[in-house]
Amino acid sequence: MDAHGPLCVGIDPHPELLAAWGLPDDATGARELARRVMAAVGGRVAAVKPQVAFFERHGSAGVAVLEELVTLGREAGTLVVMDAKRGDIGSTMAAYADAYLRDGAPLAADALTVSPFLGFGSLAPAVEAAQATGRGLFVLALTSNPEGPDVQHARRADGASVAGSIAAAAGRLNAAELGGLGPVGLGSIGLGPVGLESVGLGSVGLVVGATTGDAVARLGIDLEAVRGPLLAPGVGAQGAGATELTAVFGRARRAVLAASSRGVLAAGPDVADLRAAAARAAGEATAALR
Ligand SMILES: O=C(O)c1cc(=O)[nH]c(=O)n1[C@@H]1O[C@H](COP(=O)(O)O)[C@@H](O)[C@H]1O
Repeated sequence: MDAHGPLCVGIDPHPELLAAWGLPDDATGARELARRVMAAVGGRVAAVKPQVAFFERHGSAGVAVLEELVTLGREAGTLVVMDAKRGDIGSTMAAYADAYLRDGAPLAADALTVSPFLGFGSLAPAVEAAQATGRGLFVLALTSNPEGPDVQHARRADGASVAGSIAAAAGRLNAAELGGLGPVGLGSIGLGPVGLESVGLGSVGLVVGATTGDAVARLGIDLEAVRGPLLAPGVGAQGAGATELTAVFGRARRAVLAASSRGVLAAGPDVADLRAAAARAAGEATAALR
């Protein structure tokens, strides 16, 4: 994020996008799209994020493309966030952790999106695997879709919002991983939000959509206290831009990785055009968040 700007380019081979790029709606089309995106942005952006559904649509041949993408990311030195939004009972979560977070697993990327809606504690096997292997998680907290508030803004019996309790649980894990220096400590030694990266971020990040308006403030969620990276989808095609990024994240903005898929991919299929679109989006994210 420091080297390339806080942008994550989504790799989502939608059928419409494949058609617009003159590619077939099958695994060979998805492979060509993925290769072009990596040729355009590999080594030039902070991260890429394949959404697994767009590859699973094509069965085992599509999953093979995902495996290839992990390798391309590693070769380019670009972080790969596997957007699979996995979540299940603990014993099954352990199998997901084995699939996506184990050294040597064919689909193991640098980070995985996970869903805490079977209870945050059910994610424990993924948390352990991520911390043990130097990988990361992005836990859904406030998603970018309009249906999210139904569940995420709801209040628990103790009065805490669901999203707030997810953020607090992530914050506790990161505090245990990083040591005692909490956000108050950061301020008291003069680092403030600018110093987040110099003390590091923990392995447990959150997904907070750039389209979520004033929800963070209204629910009283302290995103700085999470001390993990904040993946912010919703930039571009879903309508959020620099203004929304700054407004949603405030003082926590330096921990934000802005994510855009269609907003960048619409510039394809030409590799130079894609590269220029990603550079533009990264510049906008930098201006909004730094
Ligand atoms: O976890 C995600 O990446 C995610 C979470 C969320 O709250 N909203 C959201 O849009 N996403 C994903 O981010 C991408 C957004 O795509 P665009 O709207 O084309 O930029 C899709 O792959 C979504 O599945």
